[in-house]
Amino acid sequence: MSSTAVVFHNVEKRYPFFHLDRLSFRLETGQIMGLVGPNGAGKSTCMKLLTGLIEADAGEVEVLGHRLPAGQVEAKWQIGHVSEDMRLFSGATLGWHLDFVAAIYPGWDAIYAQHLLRHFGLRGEQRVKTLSRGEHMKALLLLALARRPALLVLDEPTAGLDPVARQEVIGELMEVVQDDRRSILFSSHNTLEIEQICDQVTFLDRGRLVDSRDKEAFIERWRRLSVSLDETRALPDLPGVVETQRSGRLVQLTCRDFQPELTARLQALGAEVLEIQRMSLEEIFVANVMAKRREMGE
Ligand SMILES: Nc1ncnc2c1ncn2[C@@H]1O[C@H](COP(=O)(O)OP(=O)(O)OP(=O)(O)O)[C@@H](O)[C@H]1O
Repeated sequence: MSSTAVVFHNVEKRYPFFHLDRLSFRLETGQIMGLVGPNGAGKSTCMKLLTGLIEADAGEVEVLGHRLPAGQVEAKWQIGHVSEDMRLFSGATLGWHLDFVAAIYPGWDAIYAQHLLRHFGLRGEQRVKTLSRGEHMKALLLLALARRPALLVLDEPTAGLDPVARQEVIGELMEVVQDDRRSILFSSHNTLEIEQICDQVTFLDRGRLVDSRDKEAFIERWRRLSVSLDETRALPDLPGVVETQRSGRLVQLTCRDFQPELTARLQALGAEVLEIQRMSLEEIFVANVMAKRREMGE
């Protein structure tokens, strides 16, 4: 088995108003990766590329050791893909869907399916067209999870779920990766959720990679410093600092690659360092995207 679940290498996809620009990242087996980006960043496009729904214009997409598109049939058997726009047969019951999917996929786990049915508060006898939006999403997740796929590709799986249901789903996903042969690629606009469950995080913006690394590495590298400095004194460009905001004597510095030496450097410039704070993943995401846009002159 490949030790890497997903490899994107210089992947490009063009639409009339969008360009996925030489995107490269890797998802290691046994890990949960959060894909985070503003609307239209290209998250769903990435997911469609690696589930074989669309083909790259250039670059390499490898999933579970299979190069796409040549190996997409083998890869697809081992991928569970869920996205909000997927539809079930509205007139059929959920139980009918369970039987239908069980008949196709040899890895179907009927005991686990029954557990999920109870856990998600769903009923096999209920017709799909009568499910609420959140119940529909839980049904899609159930059908994907009970196949026990090696790779789950979940496009905003918690959108539309209430906070309790969201925690139930997150709990199930964390269970999935207890088996270290399984991996999850997960997109969400909820960075708290990403912070809670993901091992790796990839930030996208306008079809470009902003950053991709271990969640802990993001949290370790980024800091926000509050500094007091005489208003007449200027600050030079400082290593790792991506944003400076001044308001009177108070200066706030956002730092991408914080090194303790920065404190001594600021003191030598006459500044008093008042506070050094860790940043939430949401703050890191916003600062990272804005810094990248500035670097690109946008
Ligand atoms: N089939 C298509 N034809 C033309 N443009 C497309 C097509 N599919 C996607 N796009 C464009 O590609 C861009 C990226 O879309 P994508 O759905 O990947 O974004 P996303 O990051 O998932 O966004 P959101 O968070 O809003 O769901 C968008 O600007 C979208 O309009």
